[in-house]
Amino acid sequence: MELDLKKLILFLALSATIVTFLNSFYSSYQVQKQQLQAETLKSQSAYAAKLVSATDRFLQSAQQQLAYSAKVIESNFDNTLIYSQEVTRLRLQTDSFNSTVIVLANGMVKGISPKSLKLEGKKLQSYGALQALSSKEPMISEPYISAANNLIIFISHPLFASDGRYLGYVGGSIYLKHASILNDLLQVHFHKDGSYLYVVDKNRRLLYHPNTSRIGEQVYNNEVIEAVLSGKHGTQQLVNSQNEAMLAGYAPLQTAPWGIITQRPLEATLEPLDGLMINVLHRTLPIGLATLLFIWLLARFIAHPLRDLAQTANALDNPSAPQQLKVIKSWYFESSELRKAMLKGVGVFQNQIGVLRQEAQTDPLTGLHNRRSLDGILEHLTSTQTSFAVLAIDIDFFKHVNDEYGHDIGDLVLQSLANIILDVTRTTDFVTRTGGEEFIVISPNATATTAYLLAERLRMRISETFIGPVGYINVSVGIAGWPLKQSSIDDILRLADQALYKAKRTGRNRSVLDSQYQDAEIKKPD
Ligand SMILES: Nc1nc2c(ncn2[C@@H]2O[C@H](COP(=O)(O)OP(=O)(O)OP(=O)(O)O)[C@@H](O)[C@H]2O)c(=O)[nH]1
Repeated sequence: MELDLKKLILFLALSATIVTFLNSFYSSYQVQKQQLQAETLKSQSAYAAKLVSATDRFLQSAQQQLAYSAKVIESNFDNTLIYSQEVTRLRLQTDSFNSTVIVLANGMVKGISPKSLKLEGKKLQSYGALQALSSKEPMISEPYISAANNLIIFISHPLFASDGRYLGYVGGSIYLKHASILNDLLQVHFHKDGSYLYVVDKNRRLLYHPNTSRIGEQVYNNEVIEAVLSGKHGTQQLVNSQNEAMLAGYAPLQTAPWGIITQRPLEATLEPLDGLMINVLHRTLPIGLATLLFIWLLARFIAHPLRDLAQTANALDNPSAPQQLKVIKSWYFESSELRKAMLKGVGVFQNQIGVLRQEAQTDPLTGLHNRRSLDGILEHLTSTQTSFAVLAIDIDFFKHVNDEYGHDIGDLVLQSLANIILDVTRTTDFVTRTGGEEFIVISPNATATTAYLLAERLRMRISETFIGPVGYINVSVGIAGWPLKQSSIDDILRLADQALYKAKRTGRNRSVLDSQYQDAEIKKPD
């Protein structure tokens, strides 16, 4: 397949359009992706902050409830009935704790709810209980396994007598692996798309995780956990323990050395991207197709004048070439300049052809038609069935002229003779010099009479004309006519030659009509 301008323009425009389209499609994909990621990170961070604030509020309220209870117990410390009442009220009314307990300074349980735990009157040896006894301060324990074999955190408030004596503490436990207010608080935010949150304490131990079997597990080498435990809040993209890319937000608690991390899988975040990109495609495709159509039309429009110019350039010798060039719609600068240049060129070219054609058909010495031209004329006349007479004219004793005056003067005589013949004949007659000192005149539509009269008129004028320095010259003329029994061109020329030969033989300086070329009016001279 040969490339043409239209295809080239199409190819160029098409590749530019496709590259631009792919580029904008890719950029739009990247921008959307970044935006989705940034938005998710922002919302994860906001989630973490919100949960931190809710959990802080819960822990503060649990501590306040214990502080209030502590006051009630302190002021009624001698009334043993109050212990049982207060632990039950604390557990059932506040809903903050899974179990509540009052422990004396010697570690003995004085009241517990629910009673089913059966720890009344026993000494608590668990980590949280011992910590509460030794610190004598309001505290939130680290997670530990309780006496009833539950993973718990323990929140406690000390009891003091009015004289400042330490009496023990009141405390509540929150179960980490079972249903608890803390679980309820955090579970609300668990999403079906794979988003989840978890809570760690300062020992990197999981206090909350949607996968309850992991609660209590210590997690090391996790950048987000390290960041949140160092008191920072923020966002991060990371790969979790399941090798899943995650977008995380994190924030530390105020009330306890804990941190909350919320995270969403990157895959779930980018899920809407496919839909978005299909949307972009739907929106850009019609404009893209319209652009292509426009380019195709424009390519045709640009290529059209050049194609027409190229076609015309293939046949510049055609006489209609200038006309064809003029009607080509060269609507832009380059094509119009090209057309102008071609018009100029075709003029010069056709002139040149004309000159060459004329030269090829002209006798250089006299400017008359030559033998080649004679053949063309005779072909034209015979093909159009136009009758004509042939006058073969030959100078008498021309050799003497040449011998006596030289060849150049001889040439001058030939030129003068050509002028005389042109002067005597009509414009419709064809005057040719076929070679040497012989001339042939073709007279279309001539009868034998008119041809003979023309020959005589020519002969007379020539013999009367003084041609310096030679003086006077004579000619002999042989005349033949066509159509003559459908003779061929060669036959007619031969008959004219024979008539000329006869004129020479019979004394020269005369016109002789071919014996077969006669018409009614002519009286053949003797
Ligand atoms: N100057 C000149 N002479 C030419 C040219 N062509 C032919 N001739 C001469 O014309 C002469 C023709 O001579 P011939 O054919 O013998 O005839 P003629 O002397 O004219 O005698 P007849 O025709 O028998 O009357 C020769 O001398 C040629 O050299 C030409 O182009 N220029």
